[in-house]
Amino acid sequence: MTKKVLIAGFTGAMGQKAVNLVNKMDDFEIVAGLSPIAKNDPEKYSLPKDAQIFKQISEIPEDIADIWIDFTTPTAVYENVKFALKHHISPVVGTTGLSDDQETELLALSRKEQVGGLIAPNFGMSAVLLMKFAKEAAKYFPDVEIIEMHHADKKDAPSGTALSTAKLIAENRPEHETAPDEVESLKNVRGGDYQGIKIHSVRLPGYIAHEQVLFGGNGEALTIRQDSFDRESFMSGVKVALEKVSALNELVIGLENIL
Ligand SMILES: NC(=O)C1=CN([C@@H]2O[C@H](COP(=O)(O)OP(=O)(O)OC[C@H]3O[C@@H](n4cnc5c(N)ncnc54)[C@H](OP(=O)(O)O)[C@@H]3O)[C@@H](O)[C@H]2O)C=CC1
Ligand SMILES: O=C(O)C1=N[C@H](C(=O)O)C[C@H](O)C1
Repeated sequence: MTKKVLIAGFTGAMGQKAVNLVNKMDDFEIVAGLSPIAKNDPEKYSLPKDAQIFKQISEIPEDIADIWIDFTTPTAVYENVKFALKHHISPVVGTTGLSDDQETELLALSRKEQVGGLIAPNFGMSAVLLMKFAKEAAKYFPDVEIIEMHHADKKDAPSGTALSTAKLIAENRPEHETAPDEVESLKNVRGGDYQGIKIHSVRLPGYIAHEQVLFGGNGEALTIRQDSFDRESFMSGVKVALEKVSALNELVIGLENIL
């Protein structure tokens, strides 16, 4: 049976990639889009001509869709996913910026409502592998810093991928001495700190999405790097998520957990 899809953030850089992907997939049909300033002109955004456009979630009818794709903003995503779960629409979420508490609440809601979904800070295979390799390397190299580099329009920092990488490293690295007190003669020059792991966020035109994890050891170093040169790189992960999400019975965090 054809799955009905709503795309939240369909006018954005990722939303438009998702529109093109779903338009090409058999058995999936875009029935609606959500975006606060979109014109009521589906074809302008490559949506099917009978797709409905909503400006806010309060306008959306209950049984509109089976799947909710979300590429919106850190400020909108929590309410969006809550709405989807409450209305038994399976969320496929790429939007970053959810806090740990928000993710925990959404997981509990998905269990209560018995609705599956996926939240993936990164749908790109190179980033999924980088996180896996970094987690493994952390067992042997506890001293580590992360540099993430993104386009200048990115609204959140650090990137969701960098934060997830830091969490995975923190889970796996052995106890070790933290660095001695440092003096910063320029405020914040040493970056953000997640459990002793420094994260540095770079925002520049020309970049898309890139991350380096630098491990330092005794007379040696290991650097793991991934680059997304084109947003198309995220679409194979979104496709897998669309194909698998209806079979999930709760919210899953991380693309690697459904591959
Ligand atoms: N998981 C992954 O693999 C990836 C995740 N991302 C994440 O996806 C998100 C979107 O990125 P990107 O497409 O570059 O951003 P854009 O700024 O290009 O797009 C944001 C979209 O969200 C819409 N929007 C803004 N406010 C709301 C709201 N309150 N409710 C619903 N929609 C809203 C905008 O609509 P309007 O134009 O009408 O304002 C626009 O369509 C970010 O969080 C980013 O980090 C990005 C790349 C890959
Ligand atoms: O905003 C982006 O562009 C991206 N956001 C995600 C993140 O915050 O990790 C994924 C990817 O890095 C692109």
